[in-house]
Amino acid sequence: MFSIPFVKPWALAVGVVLYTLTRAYKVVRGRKEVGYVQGIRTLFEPFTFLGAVLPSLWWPLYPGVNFQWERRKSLYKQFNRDTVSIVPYLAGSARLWTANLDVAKQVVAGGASSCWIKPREYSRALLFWGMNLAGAEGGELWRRHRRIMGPAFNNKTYALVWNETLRVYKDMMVHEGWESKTSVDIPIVQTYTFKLALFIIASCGFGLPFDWSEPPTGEDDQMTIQEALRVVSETNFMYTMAPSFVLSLPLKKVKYAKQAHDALDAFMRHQVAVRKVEIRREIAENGSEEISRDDVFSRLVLANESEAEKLPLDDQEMIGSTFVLLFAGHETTGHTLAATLGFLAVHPEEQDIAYDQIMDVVGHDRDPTFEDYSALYKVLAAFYEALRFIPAGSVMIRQTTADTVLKVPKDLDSEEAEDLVIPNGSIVSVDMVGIQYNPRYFPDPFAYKPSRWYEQETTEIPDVFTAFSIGPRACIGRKFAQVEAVCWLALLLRDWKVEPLLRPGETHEEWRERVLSAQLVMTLTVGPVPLRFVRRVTKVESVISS
Ligand code: HEM
Repeated sequence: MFSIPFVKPWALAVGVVLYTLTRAYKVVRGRKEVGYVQGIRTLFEPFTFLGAVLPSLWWPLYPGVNFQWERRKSLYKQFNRDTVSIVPYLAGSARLWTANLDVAKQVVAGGASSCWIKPREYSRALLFWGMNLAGAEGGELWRRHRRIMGPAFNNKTYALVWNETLRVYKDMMVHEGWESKTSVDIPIVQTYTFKLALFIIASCGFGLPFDWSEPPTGEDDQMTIQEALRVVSETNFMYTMAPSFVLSLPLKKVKYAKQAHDALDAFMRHQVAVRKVEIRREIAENGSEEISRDDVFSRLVLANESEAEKLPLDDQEMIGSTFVLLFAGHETTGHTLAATLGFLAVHPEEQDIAYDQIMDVVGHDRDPTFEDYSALYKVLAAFYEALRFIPAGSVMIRQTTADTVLKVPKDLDSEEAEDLVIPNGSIVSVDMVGIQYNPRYFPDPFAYKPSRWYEQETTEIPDVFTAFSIGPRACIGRKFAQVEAVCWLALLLRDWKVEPLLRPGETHEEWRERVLSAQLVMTLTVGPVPLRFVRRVTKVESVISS
């Protein structure tokens, strides 16, 4: 007969009955928490440990952790509304799931006094290293972190980002030996976009300007920080959600993950300790809060050491902030740059438009400067449109700390909103993929059209662009990422025509289907993008050769 060692059958029966009753109560309460809105009824909520490790079963039994991407064409149509619900039977919490911009604004754009907070339960991966700006629930805690980090993001920083991107691009050309090549095949373009993003955050974020041939390593020189970050972002979920015995299993993957965590931990602790000493010394020597370094991290340490800051961050919070800078400044930008090049490769007409603007604004005879940034708005638009297709920050989860009322449109076509009474503790997930594909805001949402963003030329922040979030809690690194992207794309597209690296017999359409798809790791990421760079012949060169 079936039995579990050391567990008495009656204890097992009591356990099963208790679990069933608890879950039944949760389902009843969950339906109330989502205002009885219709939606997915499933076994597991995707953002639980079980949900993440299980493969998707048939719909809707368990939609899988990647359902947001895979069901982007059908989810909201199925229920004829852009705010639906998820109620899980066996694991996880019920929630509203919205692709509506007005609902998103009510939930995420309220600032420090809002009753909507970031629930800690879902920020565990971010908070693992210590409290930080991105993981803070809200209220005073968030405001304090933002006050300390905010001043570090200024025009001086962005000019530094531009200049460093230029330096790293040139360094990359020399060290990769591409200067003399007419064509380069690149199996995974993320190898370069990730390295670029890491170098820019190392340099402008931490004041550590590395050479392309010399990637930064951890304290023991065992593993590069790039590799440590890659492994940490892939395994952070296991680290933060799995039962602790999993981490002591004698498995190669687990050991490697631990090595990466240790390397990153040592790197961050070292940075915090060294910089604090350095900045204290500079303040003492100068007798003022003027420091020589312009990088974000030094500015953060300075703000923290400032006489005016009554509530400075402690060491663990500094480590947490270091991780957030490294992670947020690296993974998101690296993936979006790879996706932008992928889309431009299969849309040569859009690539030509960007190239023509680069030629008009910069030409061939000089390097682009930070002053060119706004004039290169079509390059930025190509980046925005890739970000619309694959928004790296794909979901924003918020929980209400008070009974509240949400105004929610009744169906897909109507503007008319109904009042939804939501009890304290209810969760809303803002579906960034859903918003960015919602035909309410984007006609023809599955077409890659950078021209949607040309209004950017006159308005700095288009209302429907949510990829960096909206309101006072929007991404603090937005302009940092944009400046880096525009500079690097302008340099690259000026020198090279970007084409898809096709398999034998593959068409562009098949390549696009195969490559430009996404999956949720810690952020929503495009798969490996294989490209061919073909050197552009300048007009002057073509005249000379003819
Ligand atoms: C393409 C690049 C990027 C994208 C798509 C992106 C997206 C986002 C999104 C959607 C949020 C809001 C998350 C939420 O509220 O749940 C956010 C917040 C944040 N981002 Fe970014 N980000 C990018 C680049 C960067 C960079 C380069 C940095 C730093 C150098 C950065 C640092 C942060 C921080 C610290 C927060 C938390 C802000 C707060 O809670 O007040 N991000 N980002």
